[in-house]
Amino acid sequence: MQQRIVILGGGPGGYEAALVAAEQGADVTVVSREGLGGNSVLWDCVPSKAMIVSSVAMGSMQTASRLGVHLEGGVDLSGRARADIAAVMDRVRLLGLDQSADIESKVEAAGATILRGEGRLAGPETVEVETEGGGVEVLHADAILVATGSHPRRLPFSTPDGKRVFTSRELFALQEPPERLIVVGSGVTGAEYAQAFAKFGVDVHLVSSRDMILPSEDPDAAAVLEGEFERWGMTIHRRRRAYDMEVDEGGVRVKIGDKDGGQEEWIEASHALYCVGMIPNSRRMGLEAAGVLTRPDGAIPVDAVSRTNVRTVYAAGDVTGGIMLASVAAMQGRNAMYHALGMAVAPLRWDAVAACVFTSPQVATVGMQGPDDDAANGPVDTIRLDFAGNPRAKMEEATVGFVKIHARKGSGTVLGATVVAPNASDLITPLSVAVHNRLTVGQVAQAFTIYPSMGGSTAEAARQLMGLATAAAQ
Ligand SMILES: Cc1cc2nc3c(=O)[nH]c(=O)nc-3n(C[C@H](O)[C@H](O)[C@H](O)COP(=O)(O)OP(=O)(O)OC[C@H]3O[C@@H](n4cnc5c(N)ncnc54)[C@H](O)[C@@H]3O)c2cc1C
Ligand SMILES: NC(=O)c1ccc[n+]([C@@H]2O[C@H](COP(=O)([O-])OP(=O)(O)OC[C@H]3O[C@@H](n4cnc5c(N)ncnc54)[C@H](O)[C@@H]3O)[C@@H](O)[C@H]2O)c1
Repeated sequence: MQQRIVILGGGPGGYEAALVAAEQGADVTVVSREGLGGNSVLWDCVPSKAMIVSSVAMGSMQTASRLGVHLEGGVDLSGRARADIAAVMDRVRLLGLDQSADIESKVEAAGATILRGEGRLAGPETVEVETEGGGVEVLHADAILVATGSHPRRLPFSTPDGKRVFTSRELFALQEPPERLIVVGSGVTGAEYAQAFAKFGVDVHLVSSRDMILPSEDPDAAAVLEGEFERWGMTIHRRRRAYDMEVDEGGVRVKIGDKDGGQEEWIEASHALYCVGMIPNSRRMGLEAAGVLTRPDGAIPVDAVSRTNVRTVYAAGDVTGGIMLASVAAMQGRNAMYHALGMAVAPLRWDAVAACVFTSPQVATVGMQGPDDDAANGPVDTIRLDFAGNPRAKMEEATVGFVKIHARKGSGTVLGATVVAPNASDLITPLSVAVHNRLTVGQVAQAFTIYPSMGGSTAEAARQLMGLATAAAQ
């Protein structure tokens, strides 16, 4: 009998699941309150990365003269480049809509139905949808996937108005570059946006609650980025939290202090952007009535094949409160469908997740991030090779980064890596393949790389780790 699948949410967790289930012949309905692609495509990943592309172009104009490129008559481009923020935001919005339309066509072509509206569970096998047209539809399912994503956390005083005060959701309403921007929060969102605006020429003040920005990343990588941020003129307020805010016609004032509220001061700017985390979308969705457990932070706990505590209900993506990445959401969504449809499924490998912070340089990581990351791995050898000696990096003026590899002592199995480079999101791929397939540093070292390339340093770092293993064995 054809299995009936109802998916709540059309982000990567939802639409990737829909593709898999429809391709397997299930009767699939995706309930989505906005275009497919969800927050990922319309508000988060796609727009932020598209905006960063524009900021990198602006940055290249500032440094072009060092590469011997200038305007006719020898006029230096730096200082003459201007960002048309309205045009940037327009491009960003259109790219998101275009990508969303592509996904909708793909999902429909696979045979799934898209129902625009707000869904909620009316039981473990029933979903009620308030449709866009104002009616209510009741859908019966053999399996339900909850993939409703997350929304930006607000501080009690930080209500965004889309004019002077923003979270990542209102930001694209900007029509003029801020004169001065306070970015609160130095996690991935804060770091990416702070640097993008600094490159657009905005005077950025980054409020960072810890000793270093990007507390979840490799500290060496965070140190490189802090250097770059300050080189672009950004002010980092370290070990400071935002405690209050005042807004008027003239601008914003944010009260910052240390973690105990001491060393209080007000900093002023024209605009403020809050990047203080994301909260799973699980409220008012009938989860309790359907018997689905949630944690106090709203996340729905799931196992490695995306099962909740209720047999017919699966969950995927940000709503599960795991590592909030589009790729993880997609993998969880696909796993849920493989399991629900009785197919073979490999449990999600949390030890092999790859991620990238899209700053300049980018910081890409895979697997373990340091010897203390996972004691179960036993002793670990780590090597860091700076790009300073790499010929390609010199040509590209990209020498501040590095490649770092962690491998199990003795066997040389690659357990994790960090790459800091302009194209780290691509350079990490061979190391991600190595971690996923448990390859050794010897296998990575012996593969051909291109000369001259940044990737050459990956093989070189692996060779140096092989050397460590050989020395230990003698
Ligand atoms: C600024 C920013 C940049 C990011 N950049 C990256 C990046 O570069 N790479 C990366 O991997 N990750 C990135 N992320 C994280 C990534 O966006 C999320 O991990 C990803 O979107 C999660 O996908 P999802 O399918 O769980 O949900 P979402 O993409 O959040 O989609 C969920 C959808 O469900 C809808 N929905 C919610 N409730 C209901 C309901 N009751 N009925 C119907 N529909 C509903 C929502 O409106 C939304 O459309 C970024 C996050 C932010 C905030
Ligand atoms: N490139 C990417 O893949 C990408 C980009 C952006 C976001 N994301 C994902 O989205 C999720 C959310 O990212 P995020 O950066 O919004 O959240 P986060 O939770 O990673 O970081 C938020 C930061 O804000 C700080 N903070 C909280 N309250 C504060 C206050 N009052 N004053 C100052 N600082 C305060 C926290 O200490 C924390 O460091 C993450 O899981 C991230 O992986 C991914």
